[in-house]
Amino acid sequence: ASAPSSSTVENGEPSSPVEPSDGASVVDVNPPRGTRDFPPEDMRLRTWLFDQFREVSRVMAFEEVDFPVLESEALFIRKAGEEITQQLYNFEDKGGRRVVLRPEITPSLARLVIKQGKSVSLPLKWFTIGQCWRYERMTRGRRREHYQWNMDIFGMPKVRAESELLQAIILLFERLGITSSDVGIRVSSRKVLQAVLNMYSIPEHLFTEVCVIVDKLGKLTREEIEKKLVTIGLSSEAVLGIIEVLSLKSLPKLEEVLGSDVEAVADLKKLFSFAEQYGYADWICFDASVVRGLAYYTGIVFEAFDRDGKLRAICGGGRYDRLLSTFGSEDIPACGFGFGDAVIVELLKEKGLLPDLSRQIDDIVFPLDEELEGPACSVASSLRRQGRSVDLVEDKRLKWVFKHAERINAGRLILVGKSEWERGMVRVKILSTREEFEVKAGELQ
Ligand SMILES: CC(=O)Nc1cnc2ccccc2c1
Repeated sequence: ASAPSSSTVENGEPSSPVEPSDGASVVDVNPPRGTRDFPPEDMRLRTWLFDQFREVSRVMAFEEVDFPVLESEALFIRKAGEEITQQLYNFEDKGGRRVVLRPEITPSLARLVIKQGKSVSLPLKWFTIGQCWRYERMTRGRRREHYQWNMDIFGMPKVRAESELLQAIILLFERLGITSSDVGIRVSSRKVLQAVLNMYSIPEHLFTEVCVIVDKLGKLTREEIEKKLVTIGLSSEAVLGIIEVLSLKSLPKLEEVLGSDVEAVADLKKLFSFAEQYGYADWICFDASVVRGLAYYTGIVFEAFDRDGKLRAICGGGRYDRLLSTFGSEDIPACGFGFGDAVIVELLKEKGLLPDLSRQIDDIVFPLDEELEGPACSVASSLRRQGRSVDLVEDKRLKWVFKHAERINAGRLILVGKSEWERGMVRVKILSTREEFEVKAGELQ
């Protein structure tokens, strides 16, 4: 047998290929490290989840868009030290171009908005569900890909866009049977941090880096955060001031500290009043520690969390009013969120909310002997053309067919037998009631 290939070792799950008699070894049947296959049962769950994403996007009047998973690396080169840009799945293609498997979708959205330029009327509301990639070193057994539902609004300034996106997230949770006692959404604004940095006259250019560092609150210890902040040049009193304000969870308290004319306070008060009107106020709470880890957020930011505190953030997003100018274009105010396919499934499992998604087939058509295979094809074809899902089964014993019918939850078993066919009839068995009767083949529906 050939020595295990590097990919087998790379996989981290040394798969011993099956040894056929001639000694050749079969290809490693596992997918590349950190990636998943979707066999039928898993694919049914994924399709069900994505259908919920689509249904919410429809009622929110968003239009679907799509992009290549492959993008120019330049779209994601940012200097703020984000994890996502330090784990780019990047490479040089055969034309010598620097490309990536995209780690997120927002930059592609921005690229298309710029490309569409004047031909799009604002505000525009776009959504997509797409696979995103990251390349982590061997050390962590974490996934290298996941699917994300993205909803973004361009050209809607102020908190109206944020309040629309929050409704979308909450509609999704409600569709899945999740309640506001299972999940909450922490809401804050990066303008809170901006106000604090101003109070300590910290230069603007440090803003993004500070955000990326303080986003690690809860993941890194307080000392590590303080050390990183001091390293980029913040005074220890500024560091203490930042950490103190970021621990606030009451909007009135924030107003006391920052004053009422600070934009952050005005935005948040408006957002919470809209929330009352939408009827989802009990889902959201102010929490100044929310900054999110992406460099380009400029205003309101939010993330959904399980109130038991067992899981990572379920989804997150925020306002990014200055992203387009980083690509050399006119800025358009924008706001969006990403909703991954992994944590939500863990939450549904926790809450016993995974739906029963077994196969459902309308009819099995089965010729009772070989010479009736032709007629069975015509019966199956006429049912399929009426839109019924039909499994045409042949070369099997009747006993197997009954087991199969149970396995795939078939509604009916249509038996094509010689004597019936000669009278232009077929035998129909309703599998739930065991009822059995003959039907004219031409009138079967
Ligand atoms: C829980 C999970 O699968 N997270 C995940 C997996 N793959 C990614 C790939 C790119 C960016 C973020 C990612 C996040």
